[in-house]
Amino acid sequence: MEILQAKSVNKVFYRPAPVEEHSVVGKIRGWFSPPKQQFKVIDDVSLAVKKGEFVGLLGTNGSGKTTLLKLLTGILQADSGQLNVLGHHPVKERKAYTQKIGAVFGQKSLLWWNVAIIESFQLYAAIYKLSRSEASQRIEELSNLLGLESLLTSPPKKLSLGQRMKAEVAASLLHRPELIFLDEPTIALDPVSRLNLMNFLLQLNREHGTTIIMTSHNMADVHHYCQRSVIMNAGRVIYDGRTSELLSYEHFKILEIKTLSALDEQLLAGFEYELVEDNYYRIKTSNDQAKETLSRLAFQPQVADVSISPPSLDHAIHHFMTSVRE
Ligand SMILES: Nc1ncnc2c1ncn2[C@@H]1O[C@H](COP(=O)(O)OP(=O)(O)OP(=O)(O)O)[C@@H](O)[C@H]1O
Repeated sequence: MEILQAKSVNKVFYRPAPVEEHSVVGKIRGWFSPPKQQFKVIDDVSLAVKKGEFVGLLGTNGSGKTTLLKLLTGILQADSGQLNVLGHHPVKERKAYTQKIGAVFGQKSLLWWNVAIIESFQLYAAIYKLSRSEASQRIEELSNLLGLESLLTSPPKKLSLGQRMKAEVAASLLHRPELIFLDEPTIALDPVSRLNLMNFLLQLNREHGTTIIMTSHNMADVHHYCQRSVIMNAGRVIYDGRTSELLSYEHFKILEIKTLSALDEQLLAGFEYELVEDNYYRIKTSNDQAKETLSRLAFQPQVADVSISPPSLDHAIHHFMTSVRE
């Protein structure tokens, strides 16, 4: 069942135009009313998301990911196109709509800066009309899962960026939304907190069928958690499909070999390889040649360990974006 439909959505922003005026009067006029030029930040974007999907929204800096999330959450209004999310227009039916979604934007905090986190949580619980017992049960549950117990009495201004991000996530989930939008949720988190948060989101997705749409530059997270990837470039969607499919755009594999002593130079001749450290080789081999490379190198007597893997998602996306631009 599709719960999100966006059809031919467009959004224009304005940016300062280069000043071409050379006369003094013209320059002064330019200071008071600087010339602007418009650019399409979201360009004819169509997207359909089914209940229970875990979608990664990817793309280079400035490609329009955050803006698209703002349109989908109703923070911004599209200039044209149609949007229907959970049966609502995100802007026109904002009140009913926000009861059903959760949203985390790094730059736009849900929490009050000087107020203890627990009080912000209680306020949100009241806005979402949770009963007292529901509220304390959910605050406790989320605090346990995200490791927030010792931070509840601190205001955001006294927390680190990563701690604040976890509190933001908890605040956005208090009302158990069916759909969550997250803008780079793991950007400030240490590796342990990152994995905890991602596993927590996966648990929500798998066990409660919560639909998740997340922007990220962390390709390891996207590879591991998002079955579907949507890649944006200059405001347009240039890829929408299975994340694993993206890997097939790269036609090579990585063979890693650890040895007890150095491999014979002659054996490695003709291969594109890197000596990661003593007795640790990383060899790039085309998909067609992978079997042959493996049989030639892996069965040498000094070989201690061998692994073969696809290229990283970073490589695959780089390859995909380069081929699209060419
Ligand atoms: N309020 C605004 N007014 C004018 N331009 C804006 C505004 N907000 C964003 N932009 C511009 O719109 C473009 C897209 O920005 P957006 O934040 O959506 O990109 P992004 O893909 O999320 O980037 P990043 O990965 O760096 O977070 C950028 O060129 C940005 O400078």
